[in-house]
Amino acid sequence: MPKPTSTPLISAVKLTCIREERLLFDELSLDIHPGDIVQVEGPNGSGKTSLLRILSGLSQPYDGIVNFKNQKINRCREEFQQNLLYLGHLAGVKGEMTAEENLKFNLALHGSCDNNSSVIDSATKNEQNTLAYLAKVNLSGFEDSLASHLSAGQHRRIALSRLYQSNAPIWILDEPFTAIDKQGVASLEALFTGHAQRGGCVILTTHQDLISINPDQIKKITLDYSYA
Ligand SMILES: Nc1ncnc2c1ncn2[C@@H]1O[C@H](COP(=O)(O)OP(=O)(O)OP(=O)(O)O)[C@@H](O)[C@H]1O
Repeated sequence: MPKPTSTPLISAVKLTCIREERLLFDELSLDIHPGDIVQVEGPNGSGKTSLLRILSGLSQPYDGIVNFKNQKINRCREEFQQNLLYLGHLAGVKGEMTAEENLKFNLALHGSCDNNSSVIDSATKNEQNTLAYLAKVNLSGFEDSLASHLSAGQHRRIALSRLYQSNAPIWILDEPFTAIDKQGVASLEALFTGHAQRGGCVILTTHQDLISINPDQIKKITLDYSYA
C-alpha cells in the first residue's frame, strides 16, 4: 500500500461552489493520495456532481484551486487529462452503435492499457481486447446489440468498460453503480480496491454503502446543505 505521505494526486484547496445563488460548499479542502478511495455523499442536489466536475477540471469553482501533483490543473491540463478517467452520468455511450463498436470507439479515442500491443498486429489485438473487455463487464453475447436496445444496466456496463481499458491512475466516477446489479457492484468494488492497491485513486459518488471495501480504506466527504 503506498505511503500516505506521498504527493497527492489531487489536492483541492478551499473550493467554494455557488449554483443558482446557492452556496453548495465553502472552502472545501482535501488531499487525495495514491491508494485512496473517496466517497462523496449527500442528498440529491447537495453538490456531489458539481464537486466531481470541479475536481476533473470540467467546471470552474467560484473560488479555490485544484492541483494535480501540486501543480494547478490549468497549468498542466494535458498531463492531467492523460492521468484522469472521468465517467459522468451519461458517460458517452453512443446508442446508435453496437456494444462492440462503442468499445472500439473508446479504444480508438483513449487507447488501450495493453502496453505490449506493438508486438502483435494492433487491429487484431484491439479486436481481442474489445471482446475481453465486453466479457469483463458481462456483455458477452451482446457484442452486436445496439446500445440503445440494451437495458439501462447493460448500457451502463458499456460505459464502465472504460475502467478496464484505461491506464489513468485517477478515476472520478459519478454514480458508477446506477442500474448495476449486486454482482456487478461487487465486481466494481473489487476493481476499485485493486486499482487503489496499484497506486491509483478512486473518487466516486454513490447513494449506497460500499459493502466489500474495508471501511478504513474509504475517505468520506459529506455534502449536507449545511451552507444552504
Ligand atoms: N450548470 C449548472 N448551472 C446551474 N445550476 C446547476 C448546474 N449544475 C448543477 N446545478 C445546481 O446545483 C445543485 C447541485 O447539483 P449537483 O448535480 O451537483 O447535485 P448532486 O448532489 O450531484 O445531486 P444528485 O444526487 O441528484 O445527483 C442543484 O441544485 C443543481 O440544480
